Amino acid sequence: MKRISILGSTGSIGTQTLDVVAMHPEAFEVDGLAAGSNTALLLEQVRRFNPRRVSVSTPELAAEIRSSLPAGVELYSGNEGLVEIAAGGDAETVVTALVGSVGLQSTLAAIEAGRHIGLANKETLVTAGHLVTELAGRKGVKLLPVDSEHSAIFQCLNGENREDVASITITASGGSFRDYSRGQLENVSIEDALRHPNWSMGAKITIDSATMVNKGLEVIEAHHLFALPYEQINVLLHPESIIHSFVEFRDSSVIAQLGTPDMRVPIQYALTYPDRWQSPAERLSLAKAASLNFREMDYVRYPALKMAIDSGKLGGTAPTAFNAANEVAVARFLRGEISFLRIEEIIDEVLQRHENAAHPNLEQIQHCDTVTRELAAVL
Ligand SMILES: NC(=O)C1=CN([C@@H]2O[C@H](COP(=O)(O)OP(=O)(O)OC[C@H]3O[C@@H](n4cnc5c(N)ncnc54)[C@H](OP(=O)(O)O)[C@@H]3O)[C@@H](O)[C@H]2O)C=CC1
Ligand SMILES: CC(=O)[C@@H](O)[C@H](O)COP(=O)(O)O
Ligand SMILES: [Mn+2]
Repeated sequence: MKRISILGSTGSIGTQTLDVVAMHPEAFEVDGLAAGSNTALLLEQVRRFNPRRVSVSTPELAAEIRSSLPAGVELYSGNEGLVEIAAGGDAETVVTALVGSVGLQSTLAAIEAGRHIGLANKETLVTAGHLVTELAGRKGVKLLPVDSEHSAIFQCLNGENREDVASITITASGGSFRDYSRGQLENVSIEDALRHPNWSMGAKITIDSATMVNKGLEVIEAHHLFALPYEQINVLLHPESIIHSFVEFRDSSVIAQLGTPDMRVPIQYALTYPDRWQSPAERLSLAKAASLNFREMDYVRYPALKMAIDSGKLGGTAPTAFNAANEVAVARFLRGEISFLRIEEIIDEVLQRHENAAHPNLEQIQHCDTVTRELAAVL
């Protein structure tokens, strides 16, 4: 039996991780589940998967659900609760399925405790990638990518020598507005932005996909996960999301990973690596797909992608500021406070004012995150 804990069990990745657990009840046991505020779903998950420990985002929510929990289940709350689910108990692997840099401290705590990480929460690597990878290396902890593109690259690199890699290419669907000109973006609605063409995901990443911020975050994520310089990381528009990413080697061979878009596949692979297990995902029929399309990335159409890559190249606290500005701007867009195009303007304004600190420690990163959020909230 493999014991796992999930940070963000009630979200899109969290629920699909539990789908994988439910498909292999003989192989997995759930040690801990951490949710935000969806206590109804958390209680349902508790009844079904019998975790020993759970957490919710506030003490008030914890007080509300205490009497509904089976005897013996330990209950925690807040950031301390996330850290407890991440580092307490006896899970072998912690799936980080929280959205945003709120997941940083608990991810570091899980690594410090020697837990392998099924890493979906890409913002933790963007905001503090050097700290996360350094600690994982020191503790001998595996960072197993859940993000579909990174899982693809991880699979393409299996058994290969890293010195033989010429470049990696991360594919991008183009998001909800891939066929819109910039002019057409002026009056788009929240509902339109939330309609991703290929994937059903949480709201924040769906907006990130529409602005192409998601691809920027993924480039930075790949830089840290695969220890590659930015010059060796490309982005290619691929509307079908069938080729999840690919690697070119120095002999000009290209290895790609393909499949129908279903996150249960990379989630399961992160949990079973290096083995592959049966999955209910729809089988890929290339004959049915008929054609696969590709377009060069247009950095003028998608300025946020360029800003992300530039901040990654700059390093220091620049990616932290990029990420925090984006998180606040997306939240404001989803509350109806700002327009879609204002998201990238806010990121730009934040980066213009950002005073970069090289080689930041955790305290500097947290400080940068806090002050950037304060600024992005009032721009
Ligand atoms: N969805 C997808 O297909 C993919 C997602 N990812 C990445 O995975 C991560 C998760 O994305 P996704 O599942 O879509 O996001 P969702 O918004 O669907 O889920 C987020 C989860 O985090 C919980 N949460 C949010 N804030 C807090 C908090 N302060 N304290 C405790 N829990 C909190 C939510 O709890 P609650 O709902 O109970 O409030 C929920 O369980 C993101 O980093 C995303 O970029 C990567 C590739 C694909
Ligand atoms: C499923 C997944 O990994 C997402 O990150 C996905 O990549 C989003 O699609 P975009 O290519 O539109 O950003
Ligand atoms: Mn992805």
